Amino acid sequence: MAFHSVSKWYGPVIGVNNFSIRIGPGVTGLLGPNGAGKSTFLQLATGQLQPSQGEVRVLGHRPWNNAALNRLIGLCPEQDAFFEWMSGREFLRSCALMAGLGRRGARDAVDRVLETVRMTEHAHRAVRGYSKGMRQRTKLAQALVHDPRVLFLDEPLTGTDPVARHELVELVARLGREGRTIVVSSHVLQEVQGFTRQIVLMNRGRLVAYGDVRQIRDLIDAHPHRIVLRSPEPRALAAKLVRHDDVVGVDFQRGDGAIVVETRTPDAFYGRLPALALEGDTPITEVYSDDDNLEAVFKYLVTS
Ligand SMILES: Nc1ncnc2c1ncn2[C@@H]1O[C@H](COP(=O)(O)OP(=O)(O)OP(=O)(O)O)[C@@H](O)[C@H]1O
Repeated sequence: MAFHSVSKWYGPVIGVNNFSIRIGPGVTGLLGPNGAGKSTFLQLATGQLQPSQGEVRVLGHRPWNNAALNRLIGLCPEQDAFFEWMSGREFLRSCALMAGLGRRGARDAVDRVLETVRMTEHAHRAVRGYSKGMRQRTKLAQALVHDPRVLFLDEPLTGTDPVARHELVELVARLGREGRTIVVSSHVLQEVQGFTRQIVLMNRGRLVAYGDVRQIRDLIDAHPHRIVLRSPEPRALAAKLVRHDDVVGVDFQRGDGAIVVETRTPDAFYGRLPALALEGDTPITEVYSDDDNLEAVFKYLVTS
């Protein structure tokens, strides 16, 4: 798919700002904090919105007002939009018929996709009684039932338990290996990393970075990582921490017994912590990364 200098305004608000990108087969993660423009991007790519400026192409066609293209693309939206009274099977069958499959084709496709998302045994039950994870899998099934070549998944892991999460990640990775073009949106870096190494970072409607997750991490690694530790003996702990070269700063200013440590190699830093915690005179009661979230990544990328 290709976006050529695409902008989309909602009145005075800009959703996507002069956005250009080409995305090929395989899985690509679309990352950005709330309001970055991910949903606008997906709506433009799936023909639900018309660009204010520029051109969107998917499989060579303009998606806006293009019913024929809808048969080649699948969308798993963030919100639920089921016919709640239908069974999972009836719902998927209607989706398959609307996508243009004949009666027999629809039946076979529904059987197949129910197996794919492991919902066969629940397919006779009304959707209204489904758990969050079951809804999520049924939503994915409706995006897949017509065997699309391009697939858009908006925050697909929301509300799923670890087992369902693992299965969904495996399934999407497999679909990507089969040669489909898949875009998965999320605001959680770790979540997207499970799906793919190829990511697009958005912020305020603009493209911030595009490429292999390692390259993007390298950009981030130019900044020391900030790790917060809490201890009843903060100064004694700090004295031990600064012995190592990777630690480039310790800050006591948070009060509340917590110290903020800046390290250039977080892996090495975390590796040393268990032994340190066992030494007895410097107990550690809490550890967390102040940096391990997308907001921080964006802060670095946007301001650097
Ligand atoms: N229908 C609309 N009317 C007015 N403004 C909108 C509309 N839809 C989106 N916006 C604005 O466009 C910008 C981009 O929003 P968008 O929903 O595309 O971001 P997002 O990355 O999907 O965020 P989220 O993760 O919160 O869903 C935001 O400033 C948002 O407030």
